Amino acid sequence: MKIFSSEQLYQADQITTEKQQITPSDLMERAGTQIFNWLHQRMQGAQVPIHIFCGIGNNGGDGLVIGRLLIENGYNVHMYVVNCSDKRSKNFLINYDRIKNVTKSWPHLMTSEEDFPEINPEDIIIDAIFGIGMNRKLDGWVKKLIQYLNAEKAFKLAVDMPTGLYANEPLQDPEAVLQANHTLTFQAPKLSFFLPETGKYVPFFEVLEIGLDPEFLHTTEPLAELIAKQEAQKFYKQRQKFDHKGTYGHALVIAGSYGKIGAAILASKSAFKAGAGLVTSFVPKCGYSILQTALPEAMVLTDTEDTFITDIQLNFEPSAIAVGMGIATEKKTVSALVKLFSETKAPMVIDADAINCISENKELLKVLPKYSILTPHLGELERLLGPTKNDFDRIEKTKAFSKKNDVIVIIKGANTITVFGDKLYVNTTGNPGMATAGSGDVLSGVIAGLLSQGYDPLIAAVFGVYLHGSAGNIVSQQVSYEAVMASDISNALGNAYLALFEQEPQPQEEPQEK
Ligand SMILES: NC(=O)C1=CN([C@@H]2O[C@H](COP(=O)(O)OP(=O)(O)OC[C@H]3O[C@@H](n4cnc5c(N)ncnc54)[C@H](OP(=O)(O)O)[C@@H]3O)[C@@H](O)[C@H]2O)[C@@H](O)CC1
Ligand SMILES: [K+]
Repeated sequence: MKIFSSEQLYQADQITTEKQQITPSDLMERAGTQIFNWLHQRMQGAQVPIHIFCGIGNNGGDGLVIGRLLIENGYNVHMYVVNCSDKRSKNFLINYDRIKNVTKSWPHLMTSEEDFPEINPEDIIIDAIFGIGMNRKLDGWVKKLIQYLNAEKAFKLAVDMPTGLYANEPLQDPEAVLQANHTLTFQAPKLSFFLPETGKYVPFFEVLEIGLDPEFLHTTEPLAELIAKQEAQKFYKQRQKFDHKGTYGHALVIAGSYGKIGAAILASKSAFKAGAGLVTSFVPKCGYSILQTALPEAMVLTDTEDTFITDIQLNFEPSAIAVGMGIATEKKTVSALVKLFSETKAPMVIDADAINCISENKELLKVLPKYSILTPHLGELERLLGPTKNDFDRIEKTKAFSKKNDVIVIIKGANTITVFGDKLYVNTTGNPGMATAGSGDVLSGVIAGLLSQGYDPLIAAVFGVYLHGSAGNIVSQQVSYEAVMASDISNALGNAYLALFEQEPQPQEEPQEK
């Protein structure tokens, strides 16, 4: 699914009305009707008081449409106009006028704190104050209204987006965002729904189609692409009957130091689980027996040094490499990386301490192989790029880094984002249980396993992140978030492949992280 910017959505809006020869208020009617249908289906006429707060722009206009349709269908509706300015939009006014066709009780005009209504915990609040058109910080009594509504226990439903958030810009005032229980967003989710600083205000959302021009939607390069099951299925490469283990490549995992050989085991095992034909683990000498015992399927090569890696000597040509998990940042390890980066032709995943080595030794950037995949968590990313101001700044700096160095960067987090030049891929799988030691080692192994089977680096990155998160979801459903361990995630990779093509019953309400 595509994630469009607010500018693109306005463009889509305009093209749609032109092409379909409809008025903007017809489109607003569609949008409001979709939300009414959603509510009607669930409420079935229940007389729960519904308080609709309408701003003075088109988000408010949507609120007025929803209110009119609810009143027409006999619901218990209380409408308010959050009259922060007298500059009302044309389509707000059209729908304001239409209210009088269905009721004699005109929406209550709010102009100060004195107008805040009484709301009971079992009531419903609909937030149609601001949508994608909010263009500055909320202040005065409007900010107080948001805080007043947040303090109420009533269920809060946001129209298009929670008031106080921007679609694709950083948060300005965390004290002035509606804490919506659920958001119904039009046509495409917004980027802010997926980033840690803003996504916490959107715990659940659903996308409602409003029939925007299909050609525009298909042909426009989006701000980002959301990767869910439907997208992931397209990445999957079917195996052929006469393939043999050579077809799936020979992955090399360069990992581990004294006390951290587990990282090499997790990554190597995960490369197998992702489908690599052969896996060789390159470890310091101290890891030899450990690996041979823990993972009999893997071949093992060792460094001359006992406790850390100093020189990577190989006796074969790997088809993919994962490097960096638990290797520490010794001087000689950095030299080994310089040599590896300069000489190796195989596609590469660069993780953990290898990223830290790059941050501390910028000469490594000069030899960074093109189309390598870097998989930093937030701390590693900031060491690499320098400090960032917020989630959006971080994305922009990552894009610049990716373009400058021709590499793919995976920003790991609740919604892991893969960045390649200007392209962003937002992952939908994963859960808080995966914030556990070794989870990243598994991811690097998975991506190396995909690369070794010939997946294109960008697809290996995006698909690997999806599979890894899906495996994490499968495990957490079996054992709870708390009990998820990295080896469990690795073990569940097979089920993640199977789940790709399993048919699922449509849930009523889907949490973001699914
Ligand atoms: N595109 C689509 O696909 C469709 C979109 N639709 C709907 O339209 C919504 C977007 O509508 P919108 O453009 O009118 O913006 P909206 O969020 O109502 O607010 C703008 C108004 O608020 C004002 N204002 C802004 N910030 C302010 C502040 N801090 N404090 C005070 N005032 C502030 C600003 O005024 P001004 O800056 O000129 O003072 C302007 O009057 C969208 O979210 C969706 O719900 C559907 O109906 C159909 C299809
Ligand atoms: K809203």
